[in-house]
Amino acid sequence: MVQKLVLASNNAGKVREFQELLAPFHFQVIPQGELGIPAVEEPHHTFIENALAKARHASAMSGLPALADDSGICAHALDGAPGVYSARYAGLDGDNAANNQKLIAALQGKANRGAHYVCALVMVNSTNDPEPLIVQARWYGQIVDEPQGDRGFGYDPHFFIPELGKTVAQLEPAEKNQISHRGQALRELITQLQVRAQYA
Ligand SMILES: O=c1nc[nH]c2c1ncn2[C@H]1C[C@H](O)[C@@H](COP(=O)(O)OP(=O)(O)OP(=O)(O)O)O1
Ligand SMILES: [Mg+2]
Repeated sequence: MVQKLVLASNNAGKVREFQELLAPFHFQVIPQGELGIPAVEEPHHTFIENALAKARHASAMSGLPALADDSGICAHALDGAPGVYSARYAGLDGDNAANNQKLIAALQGKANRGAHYVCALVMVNSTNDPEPLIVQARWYGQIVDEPQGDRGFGYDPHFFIPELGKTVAQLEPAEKNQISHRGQALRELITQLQVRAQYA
């Protein structure tokens, strides 16, 4: 049986990645925008709490199970900033160009370019699900001043993976999904779902 799943995100880049990551599994993935579900406030100080808020909201509005992603980039020389505020670092939510510019400016003169992406995923069966599935994963790299590549989204042109000698925006979509914070987290979530299904 194909299970309907609302994707609680309005970020087209994330939606694309989830469509690919979830393709092998038996879900009918419905981006919340297709149901007219608007973004919800993200007032919390942890990725997990914001992801839970997004998932609950999408499930409440749709009456369907929902999957939410709250993610961001954490620069080590900046004590983890922009972190949970990554999408609105420069003020306006979703202004990638301004966010990237602000991050590069904040790192001027800093020797430590280490950073990681974080992805928190929460899946709920209903808005009051007492046992949400919760996972969080990291992807380590370096922030480079010069943007390179035109794939991916968000901070990808500035996020360099030393092992690959490329920024994330230079990776094929499948290559990114194989190693990204989002790919790692989703595979862990699927494992939890499979264990649950085994005992259903
Ligand atoms: O793989 C990634 N590649 C590049 N940038 C990324 C990635 N993953 C997260 N990011 C950045 C984008 C945004 O600045 C923030 C997420 O913010 P976040 O609130 O979780 O998502 P969002 O507002 O774009 O969409 P939504 O809340 O509807 O899911 O971190
Ligand atoms: Mg957001």
